Amino acid sequence: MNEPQWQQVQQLLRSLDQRQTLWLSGYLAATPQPQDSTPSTHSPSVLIAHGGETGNSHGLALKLADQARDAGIPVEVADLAQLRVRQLTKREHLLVICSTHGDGDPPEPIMPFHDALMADNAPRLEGLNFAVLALGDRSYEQFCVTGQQLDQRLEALGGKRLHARQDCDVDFAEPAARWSQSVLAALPKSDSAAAPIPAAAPATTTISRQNPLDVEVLENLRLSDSRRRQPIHHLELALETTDLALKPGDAVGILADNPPALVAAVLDACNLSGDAAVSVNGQSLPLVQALRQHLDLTLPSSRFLEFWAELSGNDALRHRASADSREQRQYLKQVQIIDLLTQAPATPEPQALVDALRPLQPRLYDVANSLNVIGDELHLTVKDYRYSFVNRTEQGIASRYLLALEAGDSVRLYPHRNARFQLPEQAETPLILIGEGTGIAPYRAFLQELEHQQQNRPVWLIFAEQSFEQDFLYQSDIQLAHANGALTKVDTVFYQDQPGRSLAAVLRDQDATLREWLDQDAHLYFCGDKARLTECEKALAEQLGSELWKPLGKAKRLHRNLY
Ligand SMILES: Cc1cc2nc3c(=O)[nH]c(=O)nc-3n(C[C@H](O)[C@H](O)[C@H](O)COP(=O)(O)O)c2cc1C
Repeated sequence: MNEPQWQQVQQLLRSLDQRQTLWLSGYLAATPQPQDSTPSTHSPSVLIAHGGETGNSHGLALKLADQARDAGIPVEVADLAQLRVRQLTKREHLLVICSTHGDGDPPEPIMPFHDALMADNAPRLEGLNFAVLALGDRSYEQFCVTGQQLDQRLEALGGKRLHARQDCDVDFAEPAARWSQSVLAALPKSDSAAAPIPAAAPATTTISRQNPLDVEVLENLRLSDSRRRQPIHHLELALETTDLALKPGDAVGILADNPPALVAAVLDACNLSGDAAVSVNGQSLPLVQALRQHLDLTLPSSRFLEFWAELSGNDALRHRASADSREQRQYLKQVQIIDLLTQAPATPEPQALVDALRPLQPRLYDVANSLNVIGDELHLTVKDYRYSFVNRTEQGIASRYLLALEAGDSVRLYPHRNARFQLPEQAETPLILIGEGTGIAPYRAFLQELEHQQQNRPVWLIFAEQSFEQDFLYQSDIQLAHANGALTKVDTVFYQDQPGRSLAAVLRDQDATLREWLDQDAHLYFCGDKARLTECEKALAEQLGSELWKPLGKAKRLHRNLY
């Protein structure tokens, strides 16, 4: 309003009594507002839609939105998990950022959107201009396929490609920034938006993967018996901020350091000094720190193979580097970075080495306590993860790092929301919690939260591990929760003590009870080892039959957290 109008309004308001003011506010609210002179059924703002599981797509979408607003382009950000395909018919501009998971599958949360878009009855999208940024990992056979499928389908439904699709490997920062820049340049600027549009909320100081929090280790306790080859530990970390907003079911991304011995071996094989100055993401730091904290020293990419083959001039490596991509992928599954470096020694420029390596990926760990109960600590359950690699045994980078931590050490982490692994809102809904090994972690957080809220909903825990004596993780917490009523029913399976017993067998033996719980709208949770729990889920689906099983998924009563 201009000044004279505002003065008139003030004058009018002063002349009204309370009843008249109330009437006026109702009148204004109910009066249809004049329409824009050029009515449009399409939303003028650009929709940035993201789909992923580990936060990369989401992070890039938020960054792109900030850049768009700075350029005066109105945008909205949406999660593909919540978007309906029909909503796209009302859009003119759509920017999709989406990753691929599983074995070339869409990220689990976006399955309904993906299915609807691929369905024969998907709506035509003639008025839509779109561009797709696909995230993936070249070490997978089905590289970036979900982004590719979305890109093709949007075009097949009549959409116009605003900009060519960009496929990104795990070092996506640079190609994503280039794609974002050229996509923004291709978008029409809003006439009314000569000035930058302020972001809805300042995103500057939030803790994120790019801006992690340093927390101190309070305790590192071994939960399983000392005879275990792959023991499980309980870590307690000091939390001095309440900004993390972690709910039971959420996780944290851990930025682990590479083992010092591996860093030393890489420096040694390259004949380089750790003091050499290099740059990572525009930040200058010593090479040793870049290798320790920022770069993946385990998995070689095909780019690294090509770089090393060229630099070393090694014929065998050159032959591998020029093989077709399938053969190359097979080969890269059988070697690690250090194997290439020692097999064909060479001395790279420090910065060239840094540029050829992939960024070290964070690892997600479920939080094992409720912050509403213990607000100044974060508890994690960590297994000493080992795997066979060709003819040797390797240790997981993150678990090795976490297990070696001592009280007083610090860890970099950021919060990760697991929107699909939360407690149901209705306080009476029964829960059936099925877990194996470290899969108990989020259930411990659930139980603490339920006790805290004094919710006495029925909760049935079915937990599997190797042996009762050596691996009954959090046994006292579970017994206590059972004794005080937070846990209604507990079943355990110890594979070594009861050969042939399985999680599925527990459910099969108690078929009638299970059906009773499901009749009362129980939600089912699966957490832990992917192979075992998928096996359990399959057996359960067979036991219940598709008539009972299928609606559970549709009603969002199945929650999975598998790894
Ligand atoms: C369990 C798992 C499976 C994956 N499978 C694939 C795959 O089949 N193809 C691919 O290109 N990338 C695959 N990726 C890599 C992800 O797409 C990549 O890490 C991406 O940056 C994740 O983005 P998001 O955090 O938005 O989900 C996989 C990652 C994980 C953790």
